[in-house]
Amino acid sequence: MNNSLLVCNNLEKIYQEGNLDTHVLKQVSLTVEKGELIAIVGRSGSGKSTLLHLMGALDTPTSGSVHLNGIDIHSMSQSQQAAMRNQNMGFVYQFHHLLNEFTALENVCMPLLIAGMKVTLAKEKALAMLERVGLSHRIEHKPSELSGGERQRVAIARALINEPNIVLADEPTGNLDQGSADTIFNLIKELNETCDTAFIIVTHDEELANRLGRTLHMVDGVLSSDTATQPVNSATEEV
Ligand SMILES: Nc1ncnc2c1ncn2[C@@H]1O[C@H](COP(=O)(O)OP(=O)(O)OP(=O)(O)O)[C@@H](O)[C@H]1O
Repeated sequence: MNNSLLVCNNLEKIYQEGNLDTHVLKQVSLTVEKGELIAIVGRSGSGKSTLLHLMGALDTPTSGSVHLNGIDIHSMSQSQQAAMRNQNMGFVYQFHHLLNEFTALENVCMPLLIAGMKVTLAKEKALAMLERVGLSHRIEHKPSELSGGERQRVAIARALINEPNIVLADEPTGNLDQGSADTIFNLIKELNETCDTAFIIVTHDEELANRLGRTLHMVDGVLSSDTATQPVNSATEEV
């Protein structure tokens, strides 16, 4: 059985401004299998976020391709890409990107409503997901009324509400204390195990990277190593 979920083939990214070319990604090729937990590590400016953006069709490669479930995501129209992201992908960022004027519940409902689900059912599903991330008691709170760790848990609930095949996360624990980072990691692990969702996580957090199954190391736009890691035991600390 073919388990390939996402395939990057010879990805190149060159930013051009006037006469200045910045060669940010060089011949990056990799395959992500269903349900994998992958860390992307590397120094600041090595191209990690750019790679993540190309995988999510949030930016276009200069050359090369990204296939999700066998389909070239960069040859889709913008509306096809939006539908593909809504149905197959979840995104988590360091600074959560929640909608500040909406409550936690409304934020988590949003992808379902965009996908055309009825409000009552969307609320039911969002409530169940918020319960799963331990936030049943905060559903009416707006992002400004939540702690950093709670906001990240809402962001993860929102990323997972449509049961995506893959979650792309950029520094999901970047601005959190160790206890909150452990909670986020445990959540990722649990959801990975129960939903078979693949996670690709850009991180400077070595401990987080060591706990995932595979580490991609970026150096100056090149994928310099791709290693299987022996996951360290899950953290159990709760915040
Ligand atoms: N729009 C742009 N125009 C020109 N150069 C860019 C643009 N966006 C990113 N870059 C350059 O591309 C390089 C890679 O950026 P990227 O954000 O992918 O790095 P990163 O590894 O994620 O870094 P960090 O860990 O600091 O977030 C950087 O040198 C950056 O200056």
